[in-house]
Amino acid sequence: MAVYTEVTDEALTAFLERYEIGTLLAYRGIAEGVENSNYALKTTQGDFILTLYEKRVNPEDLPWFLGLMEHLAANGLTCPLPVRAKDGQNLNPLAGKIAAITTFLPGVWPRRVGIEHCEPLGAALAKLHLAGQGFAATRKNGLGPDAWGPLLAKCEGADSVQPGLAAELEGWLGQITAAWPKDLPVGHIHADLFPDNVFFLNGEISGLIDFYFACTDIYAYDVAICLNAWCFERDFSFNATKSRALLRGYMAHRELSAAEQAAMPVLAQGAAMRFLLTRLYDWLNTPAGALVTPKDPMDYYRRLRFHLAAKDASAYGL
Ligand SMILES: Nc1ncnc2c1ncn2[C@@H]1O[C@H](COP(=O)(O)OP(=O)(O)O)[C@@H](O)[C@H]1O
Ligand SMILES: N[C@@H](CCOP(=O)(O)O)C(=O)O
Repeated sequence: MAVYTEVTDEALTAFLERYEIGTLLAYRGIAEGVENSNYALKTTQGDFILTLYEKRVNPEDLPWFLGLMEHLAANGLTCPLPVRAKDGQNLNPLAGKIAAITTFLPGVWPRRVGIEHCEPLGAALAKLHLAGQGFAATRKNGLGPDAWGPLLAKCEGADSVQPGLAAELEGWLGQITAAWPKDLPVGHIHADLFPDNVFFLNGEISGLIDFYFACTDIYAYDVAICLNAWCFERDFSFNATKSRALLRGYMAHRELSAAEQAAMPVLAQGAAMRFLLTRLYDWLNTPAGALVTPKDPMDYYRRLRFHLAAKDASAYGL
């Protein structure tokens, strides 16, 4: 579960006095999620989400994340809207952490991704990219290609997961970073738009959440992240029908240029490498008995092997 920081009634009641969102009726920790502590709040004015930021979030980045969410919401994207306190601040201290309150979004994320989810997801991703244009501040991707080598170096004991894994990843990493595209269109990307960050209601997307890996990077890389997260089956086979639906949804709102399409295999390799490495690091460094069960890095090893074997963009239905 992801409640790393406990919040007492007294501390929360005092915290809420900073805001004009009514008085507290109930709150509960949310078990889902990996990175931060989340609580569902019910006040006399409705439902809200309280987030306390934990280890992987750099506090200096928080104003950028919340500013981007405000900008996206103002430009028609349904995402959590940070609530400002009476003094105008949207970040405030709570239980020794920095915390924010955002609006609650109705809907549920798809536990089993179907083809019917993929086209709306692609469309929502393109709308996010378009809505982000005009948000002037930028944020470098802290988990981009230049971070992968140092992260792999910190994955001590990788060979205990699979013999020879460290050397194999090092070889692929060199190959992927050498081929990484340099001139593709960039803008603000979500960078973690997995099914658990996309809510659906009555067959339609009701909101996108979790912007805490968002950054300024290659748009098509965000597409490649989604191909990884949405288009593989449980047996790790790639579902080209899902991929075509996702790309169709995306390109209905933002065309992918010939160069973006041609780069899709290497972008998908990089996306698989990024999630493989963060999962591997967590797998090797999460103490037994911790609150969160680390995700299996080898799920992304299998995806990576698929992308390494992809001859060209036709592997994705392009
Ligand atoms: N704005 C929101 N509206 C409704 N539920 C939310 C909202 N934000 C977070 N949640 C709930 O909290 C869970 C974890 O949120 P998430 O942002 O993915 O956490 P983490 O950053 O720790 O991975 C989600 O799966 C969802 O159940
Ligand atoms: N999507 C990442 C983990 C990050 O978790 P989230 O709950 O913040 O989406 C993965 O699957 O490795």
